[in-house]
Amino acid sequence: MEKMQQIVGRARAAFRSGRSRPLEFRIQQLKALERMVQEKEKEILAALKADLNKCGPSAYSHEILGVLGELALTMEKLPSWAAPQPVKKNLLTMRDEAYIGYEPLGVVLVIGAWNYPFVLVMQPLIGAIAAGNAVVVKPSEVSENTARLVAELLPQYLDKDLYAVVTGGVPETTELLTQRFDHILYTGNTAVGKIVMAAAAKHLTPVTPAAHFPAPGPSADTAAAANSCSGSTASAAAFQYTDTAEQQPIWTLLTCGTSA
Ligand SMILES: NC(=O)C1=CN([C@@H]2O[C@H](COP(=O)(O)OP(=O)(O)OC[C@H]3O[C@@H](n4cnc5c(N)ncnc54)[C@H](O)[C@@H]3O)[C@@H](O)[C@H]2O)C=CC1
Ligand SMILES: CCCCCCCCCC(=O)O
Repeated sequence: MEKMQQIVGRARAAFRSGRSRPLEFRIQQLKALERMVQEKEKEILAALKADLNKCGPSAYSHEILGVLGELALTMEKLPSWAAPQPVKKNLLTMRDEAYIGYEPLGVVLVIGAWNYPFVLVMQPLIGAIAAGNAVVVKPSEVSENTARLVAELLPQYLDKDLYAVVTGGVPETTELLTQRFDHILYTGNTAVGKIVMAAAAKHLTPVTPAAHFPAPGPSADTAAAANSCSGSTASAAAFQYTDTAEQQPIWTLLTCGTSA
């Protein structure tokens, strides 16, 4: 308990220091992440091969290009995503400056799954960093080589206090879930999804599940909203995943952190 409390406490203290907020800092961390993927590509592919015998174009396109593409798009679009959006004034606000400003949530937990073990922790991490949050990453213990590599690499490239990695299995995840997070991004099966959501509910923490939940597919509204946010993750964030195995949309989510 102590250990997880310390890890999350350190991330929260780093978040409260305010250093994850400036746009320049976020882009600098994303650039470092890009450098990590480029410099450590061989190691990442070797870990995927060792864990899942994943190799060739499948490993490269999903796990390397998928992450580099997300990074490039996020770094390009972030200044416009994060900029305050002017809103129409009314009688009550006519003497004010009226706008929507995007604020980071705080400390975000990312729980990944074994089947796309690198991209499934990296894409949510990119979005959470872009939005100015501190992050605790929990890769899947089933793909243990990738998990170990993520734990080894992230502190070499990113701010160590703001972005932590926890490895281990059910006991560690269970312990981690006793802590309060400001948002949880979970990928995995439905049964564990319910455990994650129940633990999160104790702290009133919102959860974004990516699983084969009986979740609604993208409606015209959410798809339009996602497109308006350029279809990627950021403080105005949108994910749109398609199940590559089943070729059908799983879910579309739009989270716009807003404050007036
Ligand atoms: N919709 C999407 O975008 C995606 C959905 N998936 C779904 O996820 C499935 C793989 O998920 P899993 O087999 O669950 O992956 P998994 O066995 O890697 O578990 C996922 C995470 O849950 C944690 N966990 C496991 N048992 C737990 C417990 N009792 N309490 C707390 N945490 C626990 C693990 O530590 C791990 O980090 C795929 O078959 C697919 O159905 C996977 C990838 C993407
Ligand atoms: C280029 C991005 C690739 C993301 C791959 C995620 C695939 C999820 C498959 C699943 O639902 O189990």
